[in-house]
Amino acid sequence: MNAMLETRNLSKSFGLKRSTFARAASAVGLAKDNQKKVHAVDNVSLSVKPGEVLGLVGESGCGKSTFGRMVAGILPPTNGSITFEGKNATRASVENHLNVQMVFQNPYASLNPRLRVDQLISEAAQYHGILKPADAPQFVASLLQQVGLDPSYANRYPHQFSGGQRQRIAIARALSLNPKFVVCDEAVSALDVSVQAQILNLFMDLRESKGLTYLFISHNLAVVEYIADRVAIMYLGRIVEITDTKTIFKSANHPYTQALIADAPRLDAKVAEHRPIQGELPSPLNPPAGCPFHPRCQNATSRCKEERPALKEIAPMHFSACHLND
Ligand SMILES: Nc1ncnc2c1ncn2[C@@H]1O[C@H](COP(=O)(O)OP(=O)(O)OP(=O)(O)O)[C@@H](O)[C@H]1O
Repeated sequence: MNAMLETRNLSKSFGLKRSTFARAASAVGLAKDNQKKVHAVDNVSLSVKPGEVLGLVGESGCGKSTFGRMVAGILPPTNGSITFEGKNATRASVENHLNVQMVFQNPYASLNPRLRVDQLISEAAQYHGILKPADAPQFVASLLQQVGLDPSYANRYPHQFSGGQRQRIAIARALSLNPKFVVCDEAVSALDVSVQAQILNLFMDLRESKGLTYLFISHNLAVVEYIADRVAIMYLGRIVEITDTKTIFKSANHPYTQALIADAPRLDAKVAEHRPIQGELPSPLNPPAGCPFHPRCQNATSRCKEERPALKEIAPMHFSACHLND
């Protein structure tokens, strides 16, 4: 099946201000004029099929949000391309904005506290001319119902709602532009566990009823195991493993994926099975040579220290970037 969304060698680097760079450079032992860029996302090529949920997982700072923002057209890429339904979507355009919407982690920060719920949900659609002011009350009531909220809440302000309810309002706002693709960036991470399950179920219901496709960014493996069809594992801006969710959790190939899974707390596991991941994420200002995971990998060889492994197909539709497979 043709991809709905495809990225080719998508990259984003951030230049640092001189003073910021000087502090960061001395912290990681770099000469001041050696390297002045953070390669937050580095040559990521992947595709998402219509109706699919692709999970994007990795430790904090590995580049997940930067990738999601580029896909949603909020952040321009430094290099590479984005294709949406076969059309070039690398540069932000109104069409791409309508097709791809984003739901953020913190519904306390993402909703303007001075606007009422009806204004929050209807302003973008009115701005884009897809909603007439006279139709707004009915439009808002319908969206509130679709996200499991009482239409009578339309006149209230964000502070009058719980975290889960606010995230439902943020989802209604994203749906107001009738997107085909939704980027969820840690969309349940700030919520209580019981509320997380309700919001995840709402995402799944909306996938069915509206035929939505998702990029689901999360550092929480349990969440991704529940919701995703396929999982991409990101490390220092690169995809190191990608395959279907069952295979990732049953037979992960990359040592980083294996370490993430061993590190993840599981309700059903014995305490002894929990093995915290060794070491810290290296600074993206000064990434290690060779395989970026080699300083934390117990099986690293001399080749891993020198040569960067490519993402290779190690079994049908199972890709991993690890020299140990050769
Ligand atoms: N605007 C920016 N300017 C400079 N550096 C940035 C900027 N945005 C992100 N970065 C850097 O890019 C790298 C990737 O950040 P990003 O937020 O994409 O990671 P993440 O995996 O989403 O982490 P988190 O879950 O903590 O947000 C980090 O080193 C971060 O400090």
